[in-house]
Amino acid sequence: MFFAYMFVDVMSPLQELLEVRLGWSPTAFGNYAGAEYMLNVFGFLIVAGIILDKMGVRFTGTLSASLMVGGAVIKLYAISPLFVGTAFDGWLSSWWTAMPGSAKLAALGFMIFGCGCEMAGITVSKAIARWFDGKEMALAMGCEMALARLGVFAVFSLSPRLSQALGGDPSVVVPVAFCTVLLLIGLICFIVFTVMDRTLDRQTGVGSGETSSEEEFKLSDVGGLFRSRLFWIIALLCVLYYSAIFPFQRFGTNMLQCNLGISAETAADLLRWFPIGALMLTPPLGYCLDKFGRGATMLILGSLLLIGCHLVFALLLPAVPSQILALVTILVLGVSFALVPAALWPSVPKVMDKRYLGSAYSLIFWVQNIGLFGVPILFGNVLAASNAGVTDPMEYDYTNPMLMFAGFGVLALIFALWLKILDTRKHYGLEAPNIASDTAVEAAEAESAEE
Ligand SMILES: C[C@H](N)C(=O)N[C@@H](CCCCN)C(=O)O
Repeated sequence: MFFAYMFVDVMSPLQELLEVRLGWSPTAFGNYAGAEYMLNVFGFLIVAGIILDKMGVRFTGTLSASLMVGGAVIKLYAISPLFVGTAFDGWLSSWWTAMPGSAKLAALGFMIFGCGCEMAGITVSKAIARWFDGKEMALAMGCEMALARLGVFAVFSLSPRLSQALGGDPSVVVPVAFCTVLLLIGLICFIVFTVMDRTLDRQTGVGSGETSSEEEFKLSDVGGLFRSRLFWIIALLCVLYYSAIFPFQRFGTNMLQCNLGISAETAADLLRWFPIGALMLTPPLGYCLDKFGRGATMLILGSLLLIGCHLVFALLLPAVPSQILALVTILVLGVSFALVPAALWPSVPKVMDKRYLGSAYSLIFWVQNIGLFGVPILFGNVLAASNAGVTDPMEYDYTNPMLMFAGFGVLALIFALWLKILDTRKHYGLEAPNIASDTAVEAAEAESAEE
């Protein structure tokens, strides 16, 4: 996941270079960026969940890593001199001219990569839920997400430098090639893991439970999930929360520039503390969840912090353009970005049957991907409508789009409160620790002995 998250953002700091070298306008860049979620939204993620529940972690993990490498190679080819300027490029550029041929082909590669990346996300979640059942599950998921955040931080720092690594003219090819090689290394590592895991199964005679018969998955389970109120509460909380987070990461630099009148570099330097805060806090918060519980409360607190931060960006920062205020708000938003993911993902196995956990994760991701695909487009339109006639990209008024993010936070808060009320009434265990205490285990054992 570390390499995958690096690849996701490898071109984010190179937008200007792509415009100069390959003629990608901001619209072309936006279309390319949104392509990551497109095939997932049109159904791939649902299929991915079924494959995961039917075929198991080893097969799905290898398939997802292969898709990531395949998509990455297409994207690398699209921006390389092997493709740019060829007859194929000429033909691809000749229709829908707002998207140069290289942007179209790169978007196709990114779509395939996105299928692999999200498929890997649900595979990792299901694997951790299985391996750490009743143990430090939230800590394990927290560590995995922290690694992903480190990947974002690393690529934002490395990508601009790698683009200059060969001397001479800066190149977008070098950073993308570097991250493609990392993905290939990741695929090889996963294949080695599957071989070792299979060997261990054979030696111990214990199946990994990948597709054991007592846990057989049925297609009707997917329909059952769609009819589950709990599923929808979690999925809608997830899409609303993440729709105010990942698109913010994309637009945040320009929002800070406009409000503070600073350069893109200074704004990016402020914004990169956002994943760093989440990186440092997600594992300890996961550990606290494992030990002391309070998952639903963490979701409420995280949503409240999200609302507060976006209100500051919308209303206070334009009136008080202070870098310190911006930094403090970014750090608090980082706390929110640690609280909600640390509590949300480990909560899913508590309320969903293990048999269709892969499908549950994939359907939650699917609903979330619809938001991640649509919200940046909505955000861009709200920004444009609120700034009619403004041509200087340093002069945009971000009040309305940031209020929209705060609105998503309010809706997420409502779903978090609903979840807590349901948990209090129906005892799903969302507020309970993941690690059963010794006394609880002894009590359960005594109870079953009496039976
Ligand atoms: C974007 C992706 N679908 C997502 O939701 N990522 C989460 C982590 C999900 C848990 C993965 N094991 C994130 O917070 O980055």
